[in-house]
Amino acid sequence: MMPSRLFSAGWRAVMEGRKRWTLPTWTVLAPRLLSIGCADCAEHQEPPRKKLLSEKKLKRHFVDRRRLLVRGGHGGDGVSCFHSEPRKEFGGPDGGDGGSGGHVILRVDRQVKSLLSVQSQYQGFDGEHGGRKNCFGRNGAVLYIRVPVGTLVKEGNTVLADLSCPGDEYIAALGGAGGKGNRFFLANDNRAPVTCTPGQPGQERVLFLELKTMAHAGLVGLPNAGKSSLLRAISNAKPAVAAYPFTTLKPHVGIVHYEDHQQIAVADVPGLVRGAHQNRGLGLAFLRHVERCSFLLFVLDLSVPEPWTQLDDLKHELDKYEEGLSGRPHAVVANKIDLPQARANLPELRARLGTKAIALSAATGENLEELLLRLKELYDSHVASELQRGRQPLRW
Ligand SMILES: Nc1nc2c(ncn2[C@@H]2O[C@H](COP(=O)(O)OP(=O)(O)OP(=O)(O)O)[C@@H](O)[C@H]2O)c(=O)[nH]1
Ligand SMILES: [Mg+2]
Repeated sequence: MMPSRLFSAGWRAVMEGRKRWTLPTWTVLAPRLLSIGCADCAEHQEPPRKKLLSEKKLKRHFVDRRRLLVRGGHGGDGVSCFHSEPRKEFGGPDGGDGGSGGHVILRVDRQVKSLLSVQSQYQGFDGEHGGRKNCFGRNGAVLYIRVPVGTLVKEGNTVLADLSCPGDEYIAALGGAGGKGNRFFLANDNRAPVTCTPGQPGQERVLFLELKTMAHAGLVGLPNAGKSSLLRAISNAKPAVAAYPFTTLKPHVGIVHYEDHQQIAVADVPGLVRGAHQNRGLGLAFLRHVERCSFLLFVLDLSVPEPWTQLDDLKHELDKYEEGLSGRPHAVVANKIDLPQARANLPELRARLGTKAIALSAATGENLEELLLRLKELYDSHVASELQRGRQPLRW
């Protein structure tokens, strides 16, 4: 029996799906009629066609790695000067110390979704120089670089930090120490020191940032299988949907809300092609994101001939990338059941994969509840196993 709380979550998703996909006829027809009128006026205007991107260009669009040069702020210089005022001509040394340079810190921010906003160089704020009358220079402010959840920080091949929780911080470069003013060198045997020291330069490092999407579930499928459409149907995320391969170039995370306030994060990642483990298509870039998902949803396009071969291809690629990756808890989703070819393929798919394959339509919202229920089951068993291992499960 389906618990009522889940049913209502599923129902809401179905209704949302319907709202999007079955618009009232007039709203569809009106713009069409208009566009026919315009087409008559401009006969020779070809509709703009989206060009297919080459593999090389695809990789350029996808920013999940960054090389970063970070320099901490320079420390301010200490000052050498002597106090002097009427009737107190030799008031002693009063040169203040310089302020410390500011650190450069990586901080996880939930609002940031990719490394696109991270620049290639950062220079921390310098500390102020010391002043007369024992005035110390102000310390340089801390410079925060906002990075998404799931960022790995590497130096060479060594992993320095795994920033996996919102608010996590890592000091990328320390600011330089401020110099000392001559007041600092005052001693019994030296009442008038002239020595002062300059501020130290900040630390300079070359770091590599690598983003591994952190979500509970990962949607894995060939290009055009309908992963983004599915994410749109079950969550409020709005990844682009189009009838050409590699519409999705970077991961999107959608949150599925359940009535008991549980939230499951589902990641839509770029389509996988044969040879992905050898870096074909979006290849390794894509697989890195799948690696971190606790459980997987294999999305098959049921409308193409022999859809069951897709599952073998997907599992093969995952296992080539990391042994046992396809063995993670998973569900098989057979999408596009609204199409006649898909309905014809369903009995054979069921015969080969068993009844566990969830046949649904992301476009019409048909049978989404079954997926939502399965998703919740996978999530519950993930939480239970994490707690058993004494680890806190990932929360969104
Ligand atoms: N008839 C039908 N079409 C669907 C369904 N789901 C998706 N589509 C269509 O399939 C095409 C591809 O959908 P996407 O959601 O962009 O597929 P994707 O798997 O995200 O593709 P990539 O991002 O390129 O990997 C679009 O034209 C969708 O309208 C469905 O359930 N039924
Ligand atoms: Mg997509």
